[in-house]
Amino acid sequence: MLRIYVAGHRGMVGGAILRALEARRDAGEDLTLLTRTHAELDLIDRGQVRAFFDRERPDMVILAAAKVGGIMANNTYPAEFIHDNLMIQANVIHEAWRAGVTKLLQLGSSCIYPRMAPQPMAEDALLTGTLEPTNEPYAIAKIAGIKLCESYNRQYGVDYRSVMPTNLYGPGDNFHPENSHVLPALIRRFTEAREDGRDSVTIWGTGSPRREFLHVDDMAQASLFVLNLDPETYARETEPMLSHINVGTGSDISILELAHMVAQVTGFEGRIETDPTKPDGTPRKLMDVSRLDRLGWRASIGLENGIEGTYRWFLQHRDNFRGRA
Ligand SMILES: NC(=O)C1=CN([C@@H]2O[C@H](COP(=O)(O)OP(=O)(O)OC[C@H]3O[C@@H](n4cnc5c(N)ncnc54)[C@H](OP(=O)(O)O)[C@@H]3O)[C@@H](O)[C@H]2O)C=CC1
Ligand SMILES: C[C@H]1O[C@H](OP(=O)(O)OP(=O)(O)OC[C@H]2O[C@@H](n3cnc4c(=O)[nH]c(N)nc43)[C@H](O)[C@@H]2O)[C@@H](O)[C@@H](O)C1=O
Repeated sequence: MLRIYVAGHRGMVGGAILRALEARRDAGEDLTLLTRTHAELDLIDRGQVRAFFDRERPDMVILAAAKVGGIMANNTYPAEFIHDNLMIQANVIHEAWRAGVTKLLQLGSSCIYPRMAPQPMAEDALLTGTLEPTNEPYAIAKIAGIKLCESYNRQYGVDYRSVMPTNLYGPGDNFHPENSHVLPALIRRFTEAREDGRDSVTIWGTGSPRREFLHVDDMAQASLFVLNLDPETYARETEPMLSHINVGTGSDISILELAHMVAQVTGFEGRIETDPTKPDGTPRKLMDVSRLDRLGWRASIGLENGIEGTYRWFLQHRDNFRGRA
């Protein structure tokens, strides 16, 4: 029997990973899934994290808990984005190692790469240039997460892996009007504009930045795929540092194109305006996914289908959102 701790299971990604693991357990895999809410276990508190690992002794850890938000949240709360993420990663990775966990998977983010990295961004673009200022503190914390795993692998011979997702979306997303990422923000704004009979919707920035969007259920499958790779294969692909693997779809669109897509899905027929006083962030973020592709994993949920499903989820759940920062 395998005891797996999913940290952050009430978040969008942790929730999708938990659903995928539950499906495997229900299909006959001998899994015990361990979870704790933020209120039950604050991962910033080393003592609580140590007590949890001492008591529960998981065999494997999936770290999907983090302080997460879109461009505005990152820009407004940089102290929390660097502090919370450094602490969560250091506490979970160190205490997992201390409790004898030999296998761990943590989630980073495409913002680890330099702002002007050559596109598509390959894994070896890490630490080759200056980061995007709107999310530098978060990106530094995420880079530290990769380096924590690399260091524990090198010094202690454990198998701690890192996946770097592109921008994610899907059921369980954060639809907060200011603090969310662009896709949930636009689903909410266009829906409310249609319902209120407004004739225009304003999107932030110039609309020209390009982003790549991956559905969270694809991300959950990719995470389990990477976790299950045999150690020799993972080491071969991530040598010489036993480092990280990009996860994405391999194609991107402009924010203005995305806005038109969301308008169509939500039935908004008015004008779309831009607000260049709001930050654009990185001009383009497209992942080089050839490493994962070579290993045999590809995204399967198309963007339009994914947005339609997320829109349906939004309509069903909009009354009980958390107003998260
Ligand atoms: N969403 C995206 O577009 C992307 C996400 N990622 C990465 O994926 C991972 C998951 O992100 P996502 O699911 O979107 O984020 P969410 O905000 O949806 O989920 C994060 C979860 O972590 C929990 N959490 C935060 N702080 C603590 C803490 N101190 N102790 C315990 N639990 C805590 C949150 O609980 P609570 O809400 O109660 O605070 C929440 O359940 C993160 O590492 C993120 O960086 C990477 C690229 C893109
Ligand atoms: C996943 C990733 O998420 C963050 O980076 P980001 O990619 O810039 O994320 P975003 O989704 O917030 O914005 C994407 C683009 O979209 C534009 N945009 C238009 N209108 C809205 C809007 O209404 N809300 C938001 N949030 N953006 C909007 C916005 O101006 C930008 O040009 C990082 O901080 C970092 O944490 C990280 O890793």
